[in-house]
Amino acid sequence: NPHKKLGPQINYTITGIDAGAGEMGAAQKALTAYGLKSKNWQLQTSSTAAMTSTLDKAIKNHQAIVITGWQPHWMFTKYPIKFLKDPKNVFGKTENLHTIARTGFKHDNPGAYKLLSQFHWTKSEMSEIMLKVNDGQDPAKAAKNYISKHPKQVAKWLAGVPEGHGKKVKLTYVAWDSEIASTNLVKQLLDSKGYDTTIQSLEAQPMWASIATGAADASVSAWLPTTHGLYAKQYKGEFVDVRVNLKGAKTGLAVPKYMKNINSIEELKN
Ligand SMILES: C[SH](C)CC(=O)O
Repeated sequence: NPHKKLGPQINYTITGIDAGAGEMGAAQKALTAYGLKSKNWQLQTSSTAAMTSTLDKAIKNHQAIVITGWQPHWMFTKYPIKFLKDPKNVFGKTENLHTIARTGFKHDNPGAYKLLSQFHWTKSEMSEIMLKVNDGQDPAKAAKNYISKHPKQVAKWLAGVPEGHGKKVKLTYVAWDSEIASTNLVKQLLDSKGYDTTIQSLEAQPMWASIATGAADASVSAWLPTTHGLYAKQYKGEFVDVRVNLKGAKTGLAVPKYMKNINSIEELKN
C-alpha cells in the first residue's frame, strides 16, 4: 500500500540472513547511518533459505518487504526485486569474490595452488550451476555437468596443474548459493586431476578462522573489500589473497519492484 507508511506495514523489520554474514554487519551499520535505528527499525537474523521463502511469500501476496540481497544470486532472476540506492555507501561499491589460502599452502601443495591461481569465472557462468542447484540438482552433479559442458574453460583452469596422486586438499566455504556453486566446482576440478578434496561449510567468521589457523587449505568464499573487510583485517598477515575469482558481486538492501516509491535506503523512513 504505497500511501501507508512503510515501517508499520512490515513491523519496521528488514528480513536478513545468517548472523555471521558480512552483509548483516553492513545492514546494522545502515540502520544507524540512515537514522532508522532511532525509528525502531530492526534487522531480523534468519538464514538464506528462510529469507528467500519469506521473500517468495511476500511477492506472492504482493506485500511490502525489505531484504538483505546480493548478486550473484538467483533471487534477482527469479523475483522482480531491485537494490535500494545506498547514497552513504554503507554496503561499499561492487565487491569481488576472492580465493584465499593458508600461508603455507603454496609451498605444501603447489599443484593445487596453481589451479586456485587460475580459477576465475563470471556471474552468468556461476548462475548456470546456482540455478540447477536451486532446481534441486545435487551441487556435485551440477559442477560435474558444468565441467563437461565447458571443456575449453576447464582446460585453461587446469593448464600446467600436475596430477595430485591423492594429495589431500581441504576447502571451507559458507553455504551461500554462490559459494556452494564455486566450491563444488573447484572440488570437482581438483578431483579430476587426482587430488582428494574435502569441502566443509562453516559460518563466515569460522570460515576465515579455518584459513588463518591453517585448519583448512583454501576458500573461494571471501567477499572483499567491504563485505568481509572486518575478517580480512582481523586475520591480516595470516592468510594469502590468491586472486579474485569472480568480479562484480554486490550486497545491499533490496525490495520488490512493485514498491515503486522506495528506491533508496533513505526512503525507508517515509
Ligand atoms: C551473504 S553475501 C553471499 C556474503 C556476506 O554477506 O558475508
